[in-house]
Amino acid sequence: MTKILLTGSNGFLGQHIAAQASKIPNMHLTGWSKRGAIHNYCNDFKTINLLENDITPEMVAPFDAVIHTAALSHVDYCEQHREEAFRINVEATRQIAKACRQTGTHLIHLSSDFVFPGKNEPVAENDKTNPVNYYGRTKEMAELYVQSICPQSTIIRPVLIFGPVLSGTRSNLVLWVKSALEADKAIQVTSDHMRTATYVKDLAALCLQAAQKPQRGIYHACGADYLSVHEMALQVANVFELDSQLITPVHSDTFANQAPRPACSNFSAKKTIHDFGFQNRSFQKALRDMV
Ligand SMILES: NC(=O)C1=CN([C@@H]2O[C@H](COP(=O)(O)OP(=O)(O)OC[C@H]3O[C@@H](n4cnc5c(N)ncnc54)[C@H](OP(=O)(O)O)[C@@H]3O)[C@@H](O)[C@H]2O)C=CC1
Ligand SMILES: Cc1cn([C@H]2C[C@H](O)[C@@H](COP(=O)(O)OP(=O)(O)O[C@H]3O[C@@H](C)C(=O)[C@@H](O)[C@H]3O)O2)c(=O)[nH]c1=O
Repeated sequence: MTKILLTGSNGFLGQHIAAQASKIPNMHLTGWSKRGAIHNYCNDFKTINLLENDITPEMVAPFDAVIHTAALSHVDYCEQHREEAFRINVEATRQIAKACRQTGTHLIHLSSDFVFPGKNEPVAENDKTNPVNYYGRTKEMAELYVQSICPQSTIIRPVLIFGPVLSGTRSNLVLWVKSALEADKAIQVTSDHMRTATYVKDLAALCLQAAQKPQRGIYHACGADYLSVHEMALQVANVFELDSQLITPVHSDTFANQAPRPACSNFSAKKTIHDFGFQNRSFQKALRDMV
């Protein structure tokens, strides 16, 4: 029996990890989240507020692996609420890493492409980080704690995650574009942000793979295609047979008063495919899976 603790089990990624885990024999998944459970995929569930509750080794000891997805993931909110973002994204991660080291529990920590400043050339796992916003800084600080406190850990960096969600949770680019076009609403979409966006189901499978087959180090978990956000929106219109005329390409400067974003995240999943058999389908195949 593999016993897994999943933080952020209500979240966008967490709900997919829990749904997939519920179909794997001999796996027992305990979910932690801030709100009460919003689904029944976990075998056990506990409400934990990382702003208020410290994580101790006793809390982590029963588990073979911790998949730590919980985070303050709203980039603009983090920019304005730095203390809260630090407490959840950095301090709680430091406590979890310390607890995992003391108990010998394998830690799978979710980081982000936003640790990088963003360049058009392909980015490797060991390239120098240098975030452009506070959310990215918290993810960078958390990575540094995880690596120094618990060096056997797996750090996974996804890019702009997309896919289906349960109601009441974080939306994402594909759902946002789809619902706007379905409502005949015109939208402005940036053509200067380039991303290798990650399909949530592929990422969830990777996290569970990493929990069953521990590998130390940093892993990039991206999709197979490097596209502008505008190109992605056009593909959404195409696959869901919606009106692409409603989509206007704009420069990201159009969205004022927001935290800066890296212009480009050009990741390669080569190492992750090699070490974990990560299956990252193309953007179009992922969209077809959502139809
Ligand atoms: N979404 C994306 O595009 C990307 C995400 N990532 C990273 O991947 C991970 C998962 O992201 P995603 O699933 O999208 O994020 P979500 O925002 O959907 O989920 C975050 C989870 O963290 C929990 N959480 C937030 N604050 C607290 C708190 N104070 N105490 C306890 N739990 C808390 C939430 O709990 P509840 O729902 O119960 O309130 C929720 O379950 C994160 O680490 C994120 O930084 C990386 C790259 C891209
Ligand atoms: C709101 C809006 C966004 N966009 C673009 C900006 C951006 O490139 C893209 C997604 O914007 P969002 O604000 O949803 O997401 P954003 O905060 O940019 O996404 C990030 O989330 C965090 C958690 C991460 O770790 C990153 O990997 C990253 O994916 O859509 C538009 O083009 N038009 C719009 O009206």
